[in-house]
Amino acid sequence: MMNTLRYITAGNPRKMLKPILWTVFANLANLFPFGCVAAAVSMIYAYYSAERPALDIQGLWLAWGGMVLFLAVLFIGELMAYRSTYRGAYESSAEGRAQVAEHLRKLPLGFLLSKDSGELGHTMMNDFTQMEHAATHSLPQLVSGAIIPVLAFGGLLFVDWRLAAAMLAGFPVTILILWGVSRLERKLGKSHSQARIDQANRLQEYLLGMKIIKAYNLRGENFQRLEQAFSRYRRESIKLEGVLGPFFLVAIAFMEAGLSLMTMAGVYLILGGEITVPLFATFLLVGTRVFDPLSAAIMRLPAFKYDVMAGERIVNLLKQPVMAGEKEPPEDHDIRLENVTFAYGEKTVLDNVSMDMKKGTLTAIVGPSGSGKSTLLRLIARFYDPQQGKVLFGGSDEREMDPEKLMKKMSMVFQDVYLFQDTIRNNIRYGREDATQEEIEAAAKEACCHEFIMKLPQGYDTIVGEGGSTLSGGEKQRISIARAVLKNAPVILLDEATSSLDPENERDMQKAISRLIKGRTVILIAHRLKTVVRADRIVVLDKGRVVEQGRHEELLTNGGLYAKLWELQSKTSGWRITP
Ligand SMILES: Nc1ncnc2c1ncn2[C@@H]1O[C@H](COP(=O)(O)OP(=O)(O)OP(=O)(O)O)[C@@H](O)[C@H]1O
Repeated sequence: MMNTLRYITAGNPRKMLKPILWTVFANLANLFPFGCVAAAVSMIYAYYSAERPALDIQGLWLAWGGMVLFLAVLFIGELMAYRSTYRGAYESSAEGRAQVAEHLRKLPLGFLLSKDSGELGHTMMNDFTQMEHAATHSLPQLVSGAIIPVLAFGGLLFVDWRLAAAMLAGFPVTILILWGVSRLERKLGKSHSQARIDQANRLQEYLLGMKIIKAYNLRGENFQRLEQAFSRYRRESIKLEGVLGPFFLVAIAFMEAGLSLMTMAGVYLILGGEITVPLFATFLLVGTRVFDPLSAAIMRLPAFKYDVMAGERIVNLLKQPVMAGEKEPPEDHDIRLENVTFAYGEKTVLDNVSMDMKKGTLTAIVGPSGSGKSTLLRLIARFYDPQQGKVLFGGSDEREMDPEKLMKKMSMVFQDVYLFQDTIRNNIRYGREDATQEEIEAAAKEACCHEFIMKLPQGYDTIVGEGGSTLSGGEKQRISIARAVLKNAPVILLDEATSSLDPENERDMQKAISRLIKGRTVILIAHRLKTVVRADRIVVLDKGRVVEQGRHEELLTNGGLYAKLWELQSKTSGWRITP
């Protein structure tokens, strides 16, 4: 029960306390006007059955006054319930979304990469929307649907226990059916939920892959997978409704059977002279008022359970452990890898790697494709922690450091530059949020992008497409260099572009990179001879192991893998070290 409440409020049940209390209050207030009607009926009945010589006018006025008063209280209660429910639901989901987004930022990249981005997007949007729905349409009604009958029946028991017992007669069967069906409900709900997430993933894949589909004139497989996901979702939806619906209808039928039983018992007791007609009328009125919200609440149960699963996914995401470490990184920034072993799942990608990167030097990492170069950079940036060994920053284990503070010490320029759908100015500003326009322009000039930016229709205010789709690869990479210049971190992690650029772009890029790395500690994945030749140290990786280390001339003399790669690459026109 507590878990359900925690899940359905994304771990923040207090937000829904007020709406629940107001809804219970409004539903209780809803019973009282009928009490007044019953009292008035009783007075009129007393007069007509000649129990009283005159109509109790004063009593009738009182009953009428009471009814107006309770209707006013009911109105206020409903208004407050409505307002607090919507406010509570939307506030808690807005806070929850921000909390999840913040949490995602702190999770190890490894966790994020293991998830489909569609799945996380589904949690951020659909799961929260479902919770809003549950909080506004189900939770307060369900809680009050459970509390009101207990209170009402408790009251009626004191009035006449036989009628109250008849009214409740079907309840045990109803509860038994609901309890019995809940496991089935969870099972069907889970596969329905999964089908819905799959559908979102396939749709995202289809849209992202559209360029390739068009470029290669593909029709089939991607669309087929999407179609299959659509039809699985349809099947699961029909199954969920079709299988569960009848159980709930039967549960409601048993509950409402109590009303007819009570009617029979009432007639019998009236005939026996044991109860009066007004008393019976009171039971009928209150009974129907209590059963209506309860039936509605039962019909909401499947959707509610489904919403609880959405909340559970959110809470589980929030439970994922963030990267530990609180220490401030030291001023010194020598970097050292000590016997580092790292695997993606089962696959070992770096095997007992040790290396030193001294402050102010340039280290080039070379090696065949798949040898683990990018992974090495990711470990230095603490996107992941190694399974064995240590990555030391300024002599301290990076595992003890706050990842965000560590990140302030490093700038990364990778090949797959992501630009946000925002102005060029803001995209550069990600390097340092408080940078002024002058500083942004100065960084852009350093990174050789000022000129091309000024040629764009709105200059720095030009909005780039999502992912930077409106700019060329070289332009995007220079913008990411401008970000790094602005960030002014002492360590630069750089993955040289492998894609060939036109000569002008190439020249600008080289100029931008040379300016960026000047006087800093640089670790770069080298694909070009120029950078390798002047590196202070070259580390050669092969199948996740360091097979050679040293300066260019030393390695050439050694005649090992580096010499082979060098010879191979020098012969080709490509000027590239990675084969
Ligand atoms: N996120 C990941 N999950 C699982 N395996 C991965 C992941 N990233 C990389 N790998 C695998 O780890 C190995 C090393 O990859 P890495 O990208 O570090 O190599 P690389 O030397 O940078 O290659 P390249 O020069 O082609 O970019 C490869 O076999 C790759 O398939």
